[in-house]
Amino acid sequence: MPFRVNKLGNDAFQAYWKSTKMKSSEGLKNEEEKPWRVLEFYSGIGGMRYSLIKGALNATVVEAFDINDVANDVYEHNFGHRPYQGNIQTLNAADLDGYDAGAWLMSPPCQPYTRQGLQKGSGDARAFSFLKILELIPQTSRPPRILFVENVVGFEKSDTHTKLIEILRENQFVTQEFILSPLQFGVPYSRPRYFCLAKRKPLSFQNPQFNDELLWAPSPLLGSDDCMVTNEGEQSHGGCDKLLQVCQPIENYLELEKFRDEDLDSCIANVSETSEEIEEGNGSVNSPLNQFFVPSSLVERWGSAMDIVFPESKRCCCFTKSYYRYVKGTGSLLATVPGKVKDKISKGEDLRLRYFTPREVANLHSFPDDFQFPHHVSLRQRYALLGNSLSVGVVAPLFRYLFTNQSC
Ligand SMILES: C[S@@+](CC[C@H](N)C(=O)[O-])C[C@H]1O[C@@H](n2cnc3c(N)ncnc32)[C@H](O)[C@@H]1O
Repeated sequence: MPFRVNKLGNDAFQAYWKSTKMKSSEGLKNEEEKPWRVLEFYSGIGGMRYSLIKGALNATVVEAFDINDVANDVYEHNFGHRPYQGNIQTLNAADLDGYDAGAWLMSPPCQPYTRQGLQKGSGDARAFSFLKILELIPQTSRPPRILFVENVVGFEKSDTHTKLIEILRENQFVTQEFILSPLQFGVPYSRPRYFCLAKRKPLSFQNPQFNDELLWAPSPLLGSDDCMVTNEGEQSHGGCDKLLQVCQPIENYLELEKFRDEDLDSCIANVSETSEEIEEGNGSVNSPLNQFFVPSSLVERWGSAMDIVFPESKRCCCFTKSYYRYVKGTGSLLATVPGKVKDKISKGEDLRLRYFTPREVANLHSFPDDFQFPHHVSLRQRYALLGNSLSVGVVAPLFRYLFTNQSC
């Protein structure tokens, strides 16, 4: 079956940009000035760097840092630069001064703050490196002037957050915080995340009235009453419906050929047969597609707990790093029969459920079409790395807001 990489994810993003009041020239104003020198901590597969590119910012990543060698392989494969491979906790103020970087971007581990975890916050060893970097800020002779932090929802209630804000205040930063999801930017993907934007005085935000606030809508980024500017959480006020209207359907983000062009009757007639074939073939090397189908034993056992979406759907759930290892609560599964037939289907297995491919998850994260994994990275590793990454479609506009009208 042919593979088709769909470019509409990007088109949706372009449409979003056109609809904003921010002209692209504003973001590029400093082009003749020196580029921002950026440090990308916890670089993973480079979501932050892709967001700088997508935001067309005049910025250079002078160093990236990550402890995971497979993530670093992927980063190197795409950017031609291997991140510093080691524990961020071992960095000292002199190391950081050596980079002379004006902007620090950070997406530290989220496990200390997730609902599924123990929520130990700063007491969790995985928070130590982030706390250490924050504590280094006053010790550097050239502290950053711009700082950006991404994490899971829940971080904003943690003791690490309290510490972050305390250190930023003590070091003359002003902050604006957001909880935003790709759904608010026209992408049919629910992945709400916490973001802290910080600027050291005398730098300031375009909309200072939002200083010290936690915002759930991207309006300040756009300065607008744009119809896409809606809080994902406003479901009771019809906000969610409004969002879904402006979202592209999931099919625009799919790479595998769909079944929608087939004759519907033959499609129904074939589903049971196909399910059995899939069950037999799942995981085998006979067809590269088989590995993406969900075995019927799993559908039988977990079907009621699965988040099932159709190509026509305008929303899917957050893909976590455990997607493909577990089916419950790790991300949506795609029914490959057309939505129109679904009412005629009584058995879950007849929906011919499949996993989204890594490329499709990357599309929903608004990664560029030329993003690739090196061949040696396994399927599970690909999902894990993507699950840990971020939505470029959300972070790029945040960067534009953060960096715009600021000379480095
Ligand atoms: C939430 S992910 C960030 C992913 C990244 N933003 C991306 O786009 O892929 C956290 C990353 O931090 C790395 N990491 C965690 N603790 C670290 C430490 N102490 N030192 C260096 N890297 C660390 C992990 O390997 C992981 O890639």
